[in-house]
Amino acid sequence: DDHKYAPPASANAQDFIAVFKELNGVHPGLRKAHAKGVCAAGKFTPSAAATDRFNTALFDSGEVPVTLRFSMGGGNPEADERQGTRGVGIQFQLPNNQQHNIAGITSALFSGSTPNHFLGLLQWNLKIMRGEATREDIAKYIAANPSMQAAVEWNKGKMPSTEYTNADYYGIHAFWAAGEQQREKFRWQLVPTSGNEYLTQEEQKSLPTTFLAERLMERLEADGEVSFDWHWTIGAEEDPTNDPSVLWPEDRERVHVGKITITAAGGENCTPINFDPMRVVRGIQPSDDPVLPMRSAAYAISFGQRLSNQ
Ligand code: HEM
Repeated sequence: DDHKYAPPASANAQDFIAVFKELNGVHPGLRKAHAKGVCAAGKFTPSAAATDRFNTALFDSGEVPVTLRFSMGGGNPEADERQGTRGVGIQFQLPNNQQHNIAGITSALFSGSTPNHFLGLLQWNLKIMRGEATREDIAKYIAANPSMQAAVEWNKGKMPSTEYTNADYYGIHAFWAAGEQQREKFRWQLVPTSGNEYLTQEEQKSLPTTFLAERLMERLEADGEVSFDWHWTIGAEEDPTNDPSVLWPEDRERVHVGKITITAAGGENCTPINFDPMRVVRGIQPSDDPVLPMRSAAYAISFGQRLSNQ
């Protein structure tokens, strides 16, 4: 049984694309994960604290345009928005055609310390879909793999947000930023200026399965703009950079590095964008988190396929 509930011994980007397609069907031209979403546009304004402390092209140019895409986790283009994780990809359009990407979700933690853990979870879901396993197998799989439990605990009892712009988003992985003297490790979080708001159980029953894109348009129409504060949690010497399943201690320093303001939504501007989180500008470096290069490779395959209508 121990062996039965071990993560797969190997995991590569093709394995992920294959399992996404098996779980969700083949949808030519669409993203193989986060298939359902809405594009948006706005600006990023770095804070004085950010420009003073970090030496990076990300903060060197003052206010810059951003292209964003809000999405539903998973590869189902008809995903039910009354439940499930929301995601956001942001591309910072810096001078000289430089682009910096971030992509995060509404969970602070990844389901396991390696990509293999997550692939195993997807494969168990596939077996359930095919009638070859039950929910109980998933529970056993998680119980057999301690690094998967923190994400489950963190998400327990949390309701989904009422709007794409009413939720905290987390970058999950550690990155490095160049400082004046030395580099610093950080993990990022986007916090909506208007606060978090969650669906009630009543709303979860009464709402249609699609409402988030429409609510974003309505919000922009009513208020003109909607914004997030961008915070970086600075890691201490002993905080791991290679494990996205473990939170750093609560008391770590948090730097408000700027504000993201959204002013428009809709349209196809995000179609030609691959929000690969390893595409970073001078002064920012990906960490040794093993999930990051797996994401990069999987996004490249998905991007290539969807742009060639596969
Ligand atoms: C091994 C782990 C992962 C795999 C294999 C994976 C795979 C994918 C793929 C194939 C896409 C579609 C890319 C495209 O067609 O442009 C995607 C999109 C996305 N992923 Fe992941 N992902 C992983 C982990 C994560 C994590 C940890 C996060 C959050 C921190 C995340 C957030 C997102 C978001 C927000 C999008 C949508 C970006 C957009 O709107 O274009 N993913 N993922």
